[in-house]
Amino acid sequence: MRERLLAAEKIKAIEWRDGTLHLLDQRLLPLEETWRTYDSAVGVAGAIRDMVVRGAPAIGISAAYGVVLGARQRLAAGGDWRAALEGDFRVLAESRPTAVNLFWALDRMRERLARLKEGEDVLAALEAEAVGIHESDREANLTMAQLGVELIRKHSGKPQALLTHCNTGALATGGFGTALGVIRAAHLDGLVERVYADETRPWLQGSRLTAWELAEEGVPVSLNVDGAAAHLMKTRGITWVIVGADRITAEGDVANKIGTYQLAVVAMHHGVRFMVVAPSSTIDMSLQGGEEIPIEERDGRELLEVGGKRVAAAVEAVNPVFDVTPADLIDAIVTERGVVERPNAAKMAELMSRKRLH
Ligand SMILES: CSC[C@@H](O)[C@@H](O)C(=O)COP(=O)(O)O
Repeated sequence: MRERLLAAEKIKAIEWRDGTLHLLDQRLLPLEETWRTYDSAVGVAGAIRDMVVRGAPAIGISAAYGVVLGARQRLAAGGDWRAALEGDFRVLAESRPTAVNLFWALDRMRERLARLKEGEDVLAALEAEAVGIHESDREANLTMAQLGVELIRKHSGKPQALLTHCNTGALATGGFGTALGVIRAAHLDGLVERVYADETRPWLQGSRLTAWELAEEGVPVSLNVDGAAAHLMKTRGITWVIVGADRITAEGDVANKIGTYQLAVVAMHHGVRFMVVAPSSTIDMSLQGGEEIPIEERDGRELLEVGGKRVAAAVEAVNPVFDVTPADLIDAIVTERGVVERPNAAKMAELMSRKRLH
């Protein structure tokens, strides 16, 4: 399966080439494929904040490369480069609040700095760490795809209707995708009859990105408005909702794109299974419950305007862009360390004590 998955890896959104970070501008997809180049940490932080790059793992990987770029700039400037680099860490950490992969990647880069030996090449060490973060995310995607497919097959070996939300594919990660990685692998294994992709208001990650990724690969996909999900579960024989995550707590509560929580409630009502797919870099064992997760609120204009033109009534808009699905609505959390069914604190702790499976 691994080889088939690797052969199917076509779309990329992050490239580290010649000491520079290249990001596919996801705001313009699928109509335009424009790559942007970054040579500073501040530039990368801006790209994360402005959604040039988005998706929890992709944000973490980009931030790691941002640290390398920051270090190069600060070393070249001379003086107290470590103090100046701390400023870069801060700017990167402030770019977006919810996806813990960002802070996980920054912590790893900081730890690598702390482990530098006398006379060691700082830039080479940081670059190797960032490339390692990128590579291990790619590997994690492959492992999760295989575990997720096994889980689907455990319940039924027939082609099935699946529903997903937001974008969790190659664009959101360093490789094959998290939830979308499972869906793509299930398609290769003949387990997908059709994928229903929620459009994912207001940024339309579902209609612009997920539908595009699946169509590029010949996976049968239908786009639906977010509000159609309950109706589709009732009428289209959907067996699984498969989503990603931006932060998972020690008790197994899951923050993901706004609308995920209501999907989980509706899925339980209809007897539809609910799978969360995320690398262990998304698990934040320092937080117990979902109420502790910082939820990003974005500008209300994202709801009030369409294409920069005001369409809504003259009211205030509330725009939380993530929500928290409680653990007791989740059938399984799939990570590269293994699968946790019906998550709770004890099972999450046991999972995190395991090694990665690859
Ligand atoms: C694979 S990341 C988790 C996703 O399900 C989703 O919440 C996501 O892509 C993050 O949202 P975004 O606001 O696009 O960065």
